[in-house]
Amino acid sequence: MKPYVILNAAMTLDGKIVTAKNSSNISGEEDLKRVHELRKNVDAIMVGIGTVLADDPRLTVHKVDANPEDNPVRVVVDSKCRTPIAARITNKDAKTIIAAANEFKYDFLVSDRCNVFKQRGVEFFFSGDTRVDLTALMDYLASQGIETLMLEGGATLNFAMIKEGLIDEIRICIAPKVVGGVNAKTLFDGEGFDTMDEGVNLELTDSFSLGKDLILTYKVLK
Ligand SMILES: NC(=O)c1ccc[n+]([C@@H]2O[C@H](COP(=O)([O-])OP(=O)(O)OC[C@H]3O[C@@H](n4cnc5c(N)ncnc54)[C@H](O)[C@@H]3O)[C@@H](O)[C@H]2O)c1
Ligand SMILES: Nc1nc(=O)c(N)c(NC[C@H](O)[C@H](O)[C@H](O)COP(=O)(O)O)[nH]1
Repeated sequence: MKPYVILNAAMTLDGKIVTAKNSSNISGEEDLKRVHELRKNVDAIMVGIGTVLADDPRLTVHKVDANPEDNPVRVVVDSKCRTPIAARITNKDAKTIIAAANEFKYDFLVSDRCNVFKQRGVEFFFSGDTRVDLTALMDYLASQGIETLMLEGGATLNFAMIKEGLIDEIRICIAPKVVGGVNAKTLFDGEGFDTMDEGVNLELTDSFSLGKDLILTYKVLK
């Protein structure tokens, strides 16, 4: 059992989702509104710990009209429980689940940091030995009533999710900009596939201009 997973991201024409110096204002205003409408319409939103550490995102609906109950459940894939106490995703604006790996479970559960998170109502899910088992996580989220999940990056988690066959749909904003840089993260990093034959095939289902940006929607072929 798993939620329907939509990967949403913004990239430059050269496929970069952030520069090597961590500059990432890519989407135009219209696209950010589209993203927040999507946030409003899903049950959960998930990011990797790399994104939390780089951006300190809120992962709430705050760029379009919304009520507090419109906020999706926030999920952080954080094997080693590195989420900082000050991270905005641990505030009370929405429910938050930190998904971590079993190796770090016992040290974390007795830590002061864990107590602070618990007082804020943050929940934990442990799976995998040293790295979160993403399939087990999807199964758990589905068991919690999460039917739709928006994956909002970053580069490492995106690749792990698509490699595991867990992404159903991809919505990409392509900004009319080029930044280059061998160290700038792309839409899918990770270890990559060795051959084109192993690559994941997609079917383009929609494309339209939005302000200066281009939006492409793909179905992931399984
Ligand atoms: N432009 C966009 O749409 C967009 C969206 C989100 C993030 N970003 C950018 O992406 C960057 C972060 O990307 P990133 O690749 O460094 O980090 P990430 O957010 O992809 O998090 C990766 C981390 O998740 C953890 N993890 C736990 N279990 C895992 C598993 N099974 N598979 C893979 N990872 C697992 C690991 O610690 C790993 O290092 C930030 O700079 C952020 O600004 C851009
Ligand atoms: N769609 C999109 N366009 C961008 O230009 C960009 N940089 C992101 N990046 C997504 C990433 O997850 C950010 O961390 C959150 O968008 C932070 O913002 P919030 O406080 O959660 O609204 N996403």
